[in-house]
Amino acid sequence: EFFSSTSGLEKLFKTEILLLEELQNYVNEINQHALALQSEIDAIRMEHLSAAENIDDYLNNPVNAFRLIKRLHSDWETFESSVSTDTSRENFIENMVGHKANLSFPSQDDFVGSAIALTRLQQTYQLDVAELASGILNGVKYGTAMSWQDCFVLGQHLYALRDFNHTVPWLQQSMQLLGEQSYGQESASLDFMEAVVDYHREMGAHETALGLVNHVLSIEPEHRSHLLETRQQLEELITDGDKNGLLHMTARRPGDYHASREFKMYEQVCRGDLNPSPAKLRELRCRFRRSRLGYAPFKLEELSHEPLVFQVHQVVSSKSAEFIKKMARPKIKRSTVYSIGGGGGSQAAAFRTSQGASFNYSRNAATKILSRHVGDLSSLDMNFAEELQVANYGIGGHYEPHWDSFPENHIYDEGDDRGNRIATGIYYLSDVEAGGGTAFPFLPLLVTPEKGSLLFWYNLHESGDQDYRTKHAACPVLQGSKWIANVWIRERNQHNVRPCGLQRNHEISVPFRDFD
Ligand SMILES: O=C(O)CCC(=O)C(=O)O
Ligand SMILES: [Fe+2]
Repeated sequence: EFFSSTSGLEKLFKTEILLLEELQNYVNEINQHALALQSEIDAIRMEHLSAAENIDDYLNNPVNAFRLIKRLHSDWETFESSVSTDTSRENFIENMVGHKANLSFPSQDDFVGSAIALTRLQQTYQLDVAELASGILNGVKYGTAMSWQDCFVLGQHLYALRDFNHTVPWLQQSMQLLGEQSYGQESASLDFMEAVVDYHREMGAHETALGLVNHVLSIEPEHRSHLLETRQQLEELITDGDKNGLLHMTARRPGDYHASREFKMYEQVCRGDLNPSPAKLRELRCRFRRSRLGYAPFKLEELSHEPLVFQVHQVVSSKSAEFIKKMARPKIKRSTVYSIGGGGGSQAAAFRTSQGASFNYSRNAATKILSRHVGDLSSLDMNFAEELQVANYGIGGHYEPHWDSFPENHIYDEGDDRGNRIATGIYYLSDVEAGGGTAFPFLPLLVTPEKGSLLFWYNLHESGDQDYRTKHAACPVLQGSKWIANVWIRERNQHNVRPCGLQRNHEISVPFRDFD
């Protein structure tokens, strides 16, 4: 699987470089062949040109007569055999078979995943389709522009996925771009647009269909007079407010998490539209925190007091961050989540698209130091922490809102007596150019990934109950590649640092358990 991480995409890029080389070889070979044949054609044409001045004179010359006969007798055979023995085509096809067996290619799942990732970005960051198609993200031009064909294939794909709400703007964009092409007014293009009108009629996107009909009619009014009837039908449907069609049948079902208030808040936090109140912000401080490891003091920035969330800056050097990524790169696989429902175990899920791998802290000096810094900064005992989990998110990669702590009815793996996840540490191993923040919808807090910093929070109340306010998420990455290393600290052995509360003090967070 390639779409869920940047390092996966790097493999695909290498594939494309090699394929391009192969195709270039083929084109060079056929060009050479064509050039050789062209010079033969040119020579005979020259001969004919001089012959045309006086055909009789030409043919009465014995040398010319011989040459004509010789050409037709043997030269044409040579040309034919040169065409029939040309192996460039077979070579290309054969080499492609080898490439398909040996190189990385995206699967259908990758194709679907990348299309869905695009619509997720569109939705979360409220991106304009026309801007997105022209390679602009939030006003900054990052990518190359999409062609009308790109937009069409994406629209077609979203149609197949029954995501009609996203299909319409992409087809619309495709038709708009096609109309701007030099061949956009040719008959074949207009035929194509007519076919797209039918798609829209089926979906019930009457306004868009009407726009297209009018466009086609404005170019070829006589040839396309059959569209006059279509136009009238569409106008009637629009005045009647007709709500038939696929678009209207797929209105979100009640109980759909993606339509909930909580999810909307999460999206708002991701794009920076929902922030902590000024009163809360006023209480927060940035302070120096002495390090017991003999380094200069760290800058500790408080992000929330209740529950406690802080970010410590410049904890790991760029060199160690690069080292950890290099170590993880060959090992990472699509991240899984504990499956609720049947079977137990872990599985890949659409709500978590990233790739990860786990490492024992004792593995090397770099992993050891990650553990020591979290232990030092939180004063928590790291002996019962879970393995370090390194993760990479590609474009559109995200992890929807969740708690890191396990619910009350959680069944721990056999022999796991380390208790619940009392706290989480996240090392950011990269900066992210746009998007990709860590969002706490209830605080409502957005943490910007900053390479080398450590984000830390407690998942549990002192009573050991889950603090439901700590629900958090990884916002989709809009531009860049996000790398993190997760640290999950368990309850066992923490009584000195965090004595348990006798009173259950979790009422304050209970309203956030079943937030709708
Ligand atoms: O990537 C992030 O910002 C958050 C990741 C996270 O919450 C997790 O892996 O549990
Ligand atoms: Fe998490």
